[in-house]
Order: sequence, then C-alpha cells, then structure tokens
Amino acid sequence: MREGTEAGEGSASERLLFGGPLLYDARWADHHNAYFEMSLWAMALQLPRMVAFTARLALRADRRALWTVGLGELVRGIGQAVGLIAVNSVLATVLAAGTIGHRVQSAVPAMIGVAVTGVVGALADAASTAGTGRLEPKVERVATEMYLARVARVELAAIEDARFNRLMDSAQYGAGSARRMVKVCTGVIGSLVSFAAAAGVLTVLHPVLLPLLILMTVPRSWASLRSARARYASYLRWMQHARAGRLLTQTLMRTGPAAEIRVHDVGPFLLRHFRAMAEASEAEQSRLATGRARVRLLASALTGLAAALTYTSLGALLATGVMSLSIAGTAVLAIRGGGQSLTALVLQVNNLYEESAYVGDLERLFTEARKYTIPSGGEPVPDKVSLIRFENVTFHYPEDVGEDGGENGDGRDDAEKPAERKRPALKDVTLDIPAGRIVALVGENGSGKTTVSKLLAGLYHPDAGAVRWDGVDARTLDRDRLWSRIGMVGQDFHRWPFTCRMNVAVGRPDRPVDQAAVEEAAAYTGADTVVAELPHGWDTLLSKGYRGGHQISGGQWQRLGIARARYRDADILIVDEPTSALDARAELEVFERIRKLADGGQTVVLITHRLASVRHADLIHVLDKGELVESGTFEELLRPSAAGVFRELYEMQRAQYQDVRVPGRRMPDDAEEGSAAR
Ligand SMILES: Nc1ncnc2c1ncn2[C@@H]1O[C@H](COP(=O)(O)OP(=O)(O)OP(=O)(O)O)[C@@H](O)[C@H]1O
Repeated sequence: MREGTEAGEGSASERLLFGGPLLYDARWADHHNAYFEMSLWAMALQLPRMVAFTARLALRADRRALWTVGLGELVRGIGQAVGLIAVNSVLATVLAAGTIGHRVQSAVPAMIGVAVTGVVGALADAASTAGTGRLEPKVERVATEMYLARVARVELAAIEDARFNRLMDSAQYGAGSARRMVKVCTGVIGSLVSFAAAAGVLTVLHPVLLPLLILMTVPRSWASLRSARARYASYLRWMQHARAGRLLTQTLMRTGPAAEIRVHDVGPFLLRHFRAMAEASEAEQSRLATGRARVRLLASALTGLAAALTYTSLGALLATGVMSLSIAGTAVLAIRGGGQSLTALVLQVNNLYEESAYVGDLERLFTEARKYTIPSGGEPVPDKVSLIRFENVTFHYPEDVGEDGGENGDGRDDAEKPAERKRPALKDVTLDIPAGRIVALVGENGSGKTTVSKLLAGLYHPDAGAVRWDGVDARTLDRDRLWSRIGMVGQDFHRWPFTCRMNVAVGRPDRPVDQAAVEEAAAYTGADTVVAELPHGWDTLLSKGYRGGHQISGGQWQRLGIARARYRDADILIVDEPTSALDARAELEVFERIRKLADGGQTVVLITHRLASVRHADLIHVLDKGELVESGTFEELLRPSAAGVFRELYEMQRAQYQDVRVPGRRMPDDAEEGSAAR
C-alpha cells in the first residue's frame, strides 16, 4: 500500500507517527486575523512596513554601511540617466546633417559624457556592493540576536504553546530574509532610479511611450507576485510537515537513539515514512511548479501582445513623421533599457514581497513575544525567607487551542472534550516549605510533584491561589532575583554538549568559571572520580558526535547534574529524582550529602520515588492525582493509624526487598521471628 495519500488529509505516515495531518489550515489564519496576511493587497500594504523594519535593523547593525549603499545606488541611477541623455545627444549629433568627420567630432563631448557617467556608475556600484556585503551579515546577526533574546525571555508556557511554537518556527527564517532584503532593497532602489531615468527620457520623447512600456511589464509583474504568494502560502501550510520530515532524518543521524534504531531495526521503518512524507511534499512542489508554469505562459502571451502594440505605435509615429529617426532610435534604446529596469524592478519587488512575508513573521514574533515576556523588576525577594507557602493552589497546564481556535482541530467543541483532559495538574493544594529544611514530595506518576516544583521555581503561576514567599505573592516578586535563589536538577536536566567543566560551571553562567568551586562541587557528588577517568579531564568534550567527544553513563551524567546545582549554590535546591540512575552506593552518598545541605541552611525540595530515602526529610508531602493527601514526617506517615498512600506505597517497596533472601545473611525479620520463637 502506498503510504502517501491526499495531501489535504495528510499521509498515512503522518497519521501513524504524529496522530494526524501536519498541514496547517489556512482558514485558521483567517480566523485569527493577521497571523499571516494572504491577499496580494494586504501584502502590498505590509511591504513598506517591512522595508522600514529592515531599514531599522540595518541602522542598528551598521549605520555607515547603510548610508554608503543608499548613496551608491542613488549616484549609480543618476549616472545611468545622465548616460542615457548623453547617448541621445551622441545619436542626435551623429544622425544630423553634415560630413561624417564633422558629426563624429561634434559628438566627442557627449561621448566623453557617456564614458564619465560609466566610470562614476561603476565606482558607485562598487561602493554599494561593498556596503551591501558588509551590511548583510550584520543585519542577519542583529535580527537573529533579537529573535533569540526574545525567545529566551518568554514564559515557559509560551514555549509549550503550539501557536507560539509555530510562529517561532516560521520567524526563524526572518533573519535570513532580512539579510536578503538588504540586497533586494538595494536592487529596488537601483532599478527604480534606472527606470525613472528611462521613463523621464521616454516621456520627453513622446507621452504615449511610457504607458506602453508600463503595459509591457504588467503581465510579468502579476505572474511573479502570484507565484510568490502561492509559494509563501504553501510554505506556511507545509511548515510543520517539513519540520516533522527533518525530525525523522535527524533522528536517524543522532547518537542518542542510534543504539535503539539498530537493535530494533527502526532505520528502514523511519526511512519508509520519510519517503512517504517526502513524496507528499514533492507532490506539493510539483503542484506549485505547474501553477507557476501556467501563469508564466499566460504572462508571456500578454507581454508579447503589449510589445507588439508598443512597436506598432512607434512604427506608426515614425511613418506619420511625428517622430524623427534619431528620436525613434533613442526611444528604442530607452524602451529596451527602461523595459529591462522595469523587469528587474518587478523581479526585485517580487523578491521583496516574498522576503517581506518572512520578515513579517519575525516582526509578528517580536510583537507576540512581548505579550509573553517575563516581566523584569517587581518586588525584591526577602533576604532571608523563612517560609514558602502554597495557598489553595490550583493549576492547569496551558491547553493547546488546536488549529481551529476554540475547537480541538477535529471539529469537536471544548465542551465535548473528555472530562479528564481538563483535570487540573494541581487542585487546591496548600502546603508549606520551611527554609533550611528538607521537604520531600512523593506520590505516584503524574500526581503533580514536578508541577509543584515548577510553580515553586516561578516557571508558572497558579490559576487560583498563590505561592507566597514569607507572605508575598510570588507573582509580584522580581523573577530574576527569585531565580537567582533557586538551583534545580530536573528529571530531564540538560546534558550540555560542552566540556565537562562547563557542564558544572553553567550552573552560574553569569560568573567567570571558578575552577576550585567546580572541583569542590564535583567532589561533593562523586563527579570527581568520573572526571579523573576522562581522556582530557575537565576539558573533555561531552558530546560523542564531535572530534574528541566522549560519552559518559547516565549515572555519571547525574553526578555532574547535581554538581551543577551544587555549584550554583542557591538558597533553595530542587532535586527531581536525583538518584534514579545512580548505583546503590552513590545513591546513599548523594542523599547523605543532600541532607547535609540543609544543615548548612539550604532548603532542599526533594522529589523521589525511593521512599526509604526520604527517611531524613523534615517534612514529606504526599500528592495523589494533583491533590495533597498527606503531610508529615516519615515516622508520622508510617504510623499504623496513618494508613494512607505513603504507608501503602512504602509497604509495596519494602515487600520487594523482604521477599529476596541473601544466602548466608539473616534478614532482620528472621531475627525478630527467632526471638519471638524463643
Ligand atoms: N508541560 C506539561 N503540559 C501539560 N501537561 C503536563 C505537563 N507536565 C505535566 N503535565 C501533566 O500534569 C500532571 C502532573 O504531572 P507532573 O509531572 O507534575 O507529575 P509527577 O508527579 O512529577 O509525575 P512523575 O512521578 O511521573 O514524574 C500529569 O497529568 C501530566 O500529564
């Protein structure tokens, strides 16, 4: 069976791997006005704004280079106009009455004029080319920096939001487009000035010639704008599809999944689906090409008609004696030159139109990002916080609104969604995190432990209730200062593809690397023994795909991750499953050290499934399906009278070990049984 089907419904591969078609619905764009403006008119209106936007980027990037380019193009264009007038003068003199020697001699000054304008034009062109070359990469860099700075500063919720993600996706090409816009704008100015020169000369020669010249270029302009619009519309519609295709190929190339791909023989499977998706996109490319060919054919026919009309009119003017031969000669030159500049102008405007669509996405991202930007400033975080309290906190993760806005993308209303989709991740949770203590969060998978830690870290705000730092709502606190107080080792802490040293030192990126502190943090988690075995010690690159790159085990990574949080030396340390990959000895050591942190005044929020390890926690909060069901010390929660979730889970874990007898060793229960028997 062929796996690619109708593009509209998405291929079978899309449905199988990604759960549905990956094509964006253009109607959705209309509903959400101005996500992207599709009509020719709307895009034409947005063009000057995009040019101004790029000019602002260019001004920011290199003001001098921008002036050089602008002046260079202006001088070049004026040179062309003057050159054309000089050519006309040469022709008029050469075709005038008199001896050939005398006529040529009289034409010499005009010829010198042609040569001088040529030289000036060439110099101006060189200056403009050099300026453009200098400006282009700078504009791209400035636009990329602005893009990245904004993306890095939006709330986590925005990064997880499908719509914002889509905008980030399309806007990432905006910087490259802004770079190309510089060149295209230069070309537009050049062609515009050249055309103005030719048009001016033609108008002087005969008023009917200019409209005829413009008529000749209308069909081609229409054709290229139409094609550009179709290409952009298709790009937006297929963007997610292209990203998914890239994901398949990159998965095949990455080192992480390489072992599983080989053992499970996933390679041919991925390739098959890549081919199916690529074929769907090829069908779209060929649809675009056919449309383009059809439009171009029609445009060529219309241009031919207009050209015939123009030259017939010129012939008629000559035949009726309205126009002299020298003027007709200059007119032919001006029509050819003007036609060329107008064609170039149309082409450049077309490019401008296409690039401006992508730059438009960049501008929209800047606007959207502003809405989601993490506010700077706010109330200062108290110097010595003694208590953080979750007060009746309810929290839902932001929902994906789907392609149809209020609907799920499959036509169902929100009201028709299964009720469980709307279950809050946290529901009316009230709990305390006293400073300088170890507070453990336990509960089954999906019970809300990580969510509590994310709200504590200020990555999200509650929908209802508040997280209060000594009574102050965290919502009002200065988030940067709040973050400077927090160190976090998440379940999926990042494995930076940098050197071993940087993997620890990145815990405090705002400070110069302090090797002594790095080593102290590493010794703290046993990461020093890992480093000792690396081929280049602290300088070993921890990324297998690069030259000299090295791979370490999951447990070794975990030691580095905890060392990073230790290096950060924050007041509050959040550790989410810190020992899941550690061996038994390392696990005991790490827990012992984490315990000592609290002795030193640090607050430790520990999330773990190893219930025996929370024995030393000062306070344990037990979560179940987003609700706080128990709180207390280890002993309190294990009392027979408690008989709650914690005791039940603990009994289950304990039973696993009790059932296993180690030959030659007496189990504690044996002793109890023995003494009971005596
Ligand atoms: N980024 C997210 N977007 C949407 N829903 C999420 C997100 N993260 C978690 N959830 C949902 O929120 C609920 C609580 O998840 P959370 O990660 O807090 O559980 P947990 O107790 O830490 O689980 P585990 O023990 O498996 O790590 C789950 O139903 C989960 O599906």
